[in-house]
Amino acid sequence: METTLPTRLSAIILAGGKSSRMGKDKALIEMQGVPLLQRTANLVQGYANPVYIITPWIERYQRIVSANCYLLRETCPSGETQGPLVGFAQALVHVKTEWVLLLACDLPNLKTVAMEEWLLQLDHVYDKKVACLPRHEKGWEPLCGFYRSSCLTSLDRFIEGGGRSFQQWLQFNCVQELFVSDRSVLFNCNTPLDLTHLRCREK
Ligand SMILES: Nc1nc2c(ncn2[C@@H]2O[C@H](COP(=O)(O)OP(=O)(O)OP(=O)(O)O)[C@@H](O)[C@H]2O)c(=O)[nH]1
Ligand SMILES: [Mg+2]
Repeated sequence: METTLPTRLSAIILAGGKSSRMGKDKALIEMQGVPLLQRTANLVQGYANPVYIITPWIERYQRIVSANCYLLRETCPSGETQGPLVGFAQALVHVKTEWVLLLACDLPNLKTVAMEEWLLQLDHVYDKKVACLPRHEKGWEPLCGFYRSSCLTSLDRFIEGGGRSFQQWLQFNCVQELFVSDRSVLFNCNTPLDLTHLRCREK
């Protein structure tokens, strides 16, 4: 099947979270011997180019991600990271393609079939929409979907005004729903219990 050319799409993977619920760095949790961050980066490289990883801990991840990925150092003026919205904005400055796929690093069920289904939808996003994201009962799934790189202006303005919430920022913007036929790919591994469920399914 023909998919969208990788040169049209960049990817940003967020790997600067505290993993406080998990109690250890989620990016390094292994699935079939491969750390989650590495798995996500490998998967997305077939569809997006370049792939950026934004994190304050470049040295921690250098050995696990391929040389084709760009590790971007997140700046933390206050000494603390400021959450995924700020991480996204810092990485988005580097993006030159029209679209960018934003992904959390803790999506162990993401699959190539989902990528292919999603990419086909990008051709049908209305011009005014700044993002194409899965929807759930309470709002959008902001860390697993597509953004137009031109949204940086609106994003910077929101952050300068003190905003840090993806859901709040998205309320001010036109978003199109991304159709996801298999919702299990959106499974987010946040807690030791989530990990136990995952390990059971691996067996
Ligand atoms: N670059 C960057 N990524 C972040 C930041 N905060 C969260 N993330 C990433 O965003 C994604 C979703 O994060 P969450 O699972 O909601 O939160 P977390 O901080 O990793 O974990 P908790 O401390 O348990 O909430 C993960 O890929 C995180 O690594 C941040 O400040 N900077
Ligand atoms: Mg999470």
